[in-house]
Amino acid sequence: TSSKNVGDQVNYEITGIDPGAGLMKSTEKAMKDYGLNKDWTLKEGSAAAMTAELKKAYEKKEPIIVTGWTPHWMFSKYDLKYLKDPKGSYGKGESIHTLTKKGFKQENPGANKILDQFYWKPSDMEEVMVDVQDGAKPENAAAKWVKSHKQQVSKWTKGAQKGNGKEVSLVYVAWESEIASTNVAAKVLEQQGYKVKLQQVEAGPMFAGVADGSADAMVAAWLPTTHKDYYNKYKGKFEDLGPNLKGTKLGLTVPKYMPIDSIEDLKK
Ligand SMILES: C[SH](C)CC(=O)O
Repeated sequence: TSSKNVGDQVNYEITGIDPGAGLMKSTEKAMKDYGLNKDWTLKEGSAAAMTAELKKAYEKKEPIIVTGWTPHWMFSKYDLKYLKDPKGSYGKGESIHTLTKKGFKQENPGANKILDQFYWKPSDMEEVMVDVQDGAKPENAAAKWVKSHKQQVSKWTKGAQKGNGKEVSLVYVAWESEIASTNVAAKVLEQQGYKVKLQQVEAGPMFAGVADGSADAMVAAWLPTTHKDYYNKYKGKFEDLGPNLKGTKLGLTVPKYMPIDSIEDLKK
């Protein structure tokens, strides 16, 4: 690495994702907390564009700082590290919750039960994410995972009435983690006879859709910190079925070949 400081090496840019993501709000908070917001800029884009830039830099062993999260295939594909966050700007470990529209339990008890019982580990989700990253269509990667985890899936469908073609609409944002979880939930619902409609939207419309009932459910609420603004905005207008995954993490992420370890190291 050159003698220039890390800011100069990356043009004082952090490569982010879609502007509506909670991770972007947490990163803006971190940039203020660590006094970076004068010199540094947080580049908006998409989750896919961020991982494409990470790939390009990583293959050339060039410096890059991205907004990262766990579970994500990038940590198994590349040798990456989170920058330490001594001020706790990104909050503690979180869970991903399943939210449904009001009245879903009465309207569609079987699908509600399956979504309520849907629960898996970060390593389960990463299995699906890696397959999708390696080129599998999300619905096929989901089908493969469901097929090879019959035991676990039977716990999700236990006691749930069949769908008999009843419709279920799920909304999600194109984050690699939510593409995986939403497609697995959809596959299990379909196998139980439900007709599932998937809608990919931005983060704001995802919460708005469940809150106004135009969508039945989402499996993508990162709580208590990352989506707290959305959660509080629509409080009372959705049902929170609790975590479908525990042990997530978010923060500034860099290749291990970079000689920095903390967000503090970004200060000039
Ligand atoms: C990008 S994380 C999957 C979720 C979020 O930051 O809103």
